[in-house]
This record gives sequence, C-alpha cells and structure tokens, in this order.
Amino acid sequence: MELFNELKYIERVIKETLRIYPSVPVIGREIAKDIDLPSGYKVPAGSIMAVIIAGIHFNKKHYPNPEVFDPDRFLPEKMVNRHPYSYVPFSAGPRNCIGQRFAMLELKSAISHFLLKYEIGAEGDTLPGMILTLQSDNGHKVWLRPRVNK
Ligand code: HEM
Repeated sequence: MELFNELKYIERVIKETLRIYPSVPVIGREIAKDIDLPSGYKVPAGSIMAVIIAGIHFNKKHYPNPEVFDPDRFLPEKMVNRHPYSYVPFSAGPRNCIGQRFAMLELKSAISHFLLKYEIGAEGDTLPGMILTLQSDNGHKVWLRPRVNK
C-alpha cells in the first residue's frame, strides 16, 4: 500500500485517462425535488436526467485545451481551486462508485507490473464507442516489446 501511494505519476496518468475516457460516460438519476436551474429552466420532480460525465470532463472552464492529454492537470497545486464536481469518473454523492479506491489500486498494480516487463505503444487510432460503458469500436491495436533493464 505504501509503495502504491508513491506511484504519483501513474496515478496522474490514470486520472487523466479517466477524464478523457471515463469508463462510465453517462449516468442517470431520477429527480426527487423540483430544481430551478440558473438558466430559468425548471426540472420537475420525477424527471429522469442524464449526467454526461464525459461532457463535464471536457468543459474548457475547468480544463483548458480539454482534448490534450496532460497528466499534470492532476498535480495537487493545479487541483486545489478546481470545482469538486468537475471531475467525476466515479460519480459523486451517496450512490457513487463503491469500488473507486480498489479500482485505483488495481490499476496501479496492473500497470506498474506490466511496465516493469514491457514497453507498450499505440499502433493506429482507436475509435471510441459506447455500450453502456465506454469501449473501442475497432479494438486496441498496440505494440509490445520486452523491457531490457539497463
Ligand atoms: C476505473 C474503474 C471504475 C469506474 C470508472 C467506475 C465508475 C462507476 C460509476 C460512474 C458509478 C456510478 C453509477 C451511477 O452513479 O449511477 C459506479 C458505481 C458502482 N461501482 Fe464502479 N467503477 C469502477 C470500478 C469499480 C470496481 C473495481 C468495483 C468493485 C470492486 C465497482 C463497483 C461499483 C458498484 C457496486 C457501484 C454501484 C454503487 C451504488 O449504486 O450504490 N466499480 N462505478
């Protein structure tokens, strides 16, 4: 656990990956009470709303040049003034992802063990698609090379 806490750069890479490619790009909620939006629109109780997580993560107000992959957006000093709900790959509130801490540990473990043995790179583009969760429409083409420890 202590070692995983030290993997700061991998953590930023995972966070930035989940910003651009949130595994759950849309969630739904039934509205319990009427909401008056600042735009003047009233959302009546009982409505079903879609929360577009991928849309929130591309809001230029929070993420300048949102299409650019930049793990350093998640440096502590860059995050300090960001709105708490500007980054919600695991949703937020009472029904958020119960597995988010485990998911982060699992990803750090898998990625770090993998990178100790292999180099990996993209081979062509991936077309994002969605079947409830985000996935590739044309597969993930990658190259792998055993890592030679110098
Ligand atoms: C990168 C990995 C993961 C992502 C991005 C993710 C994302 C999410 C999101 C966005 C929700 C909320 C759905 C909603 O609000 O309607 C959710 C719910 C949930 N997730 Fe995850 N999840 C991940 C991994 C995991 C893992 C590893 C587990 C279990 C070990 C897990 C268990 C759950 C459960 C049980 C819920 C439902 C919680 C509830 O409704 O109260 N997730 N997840």
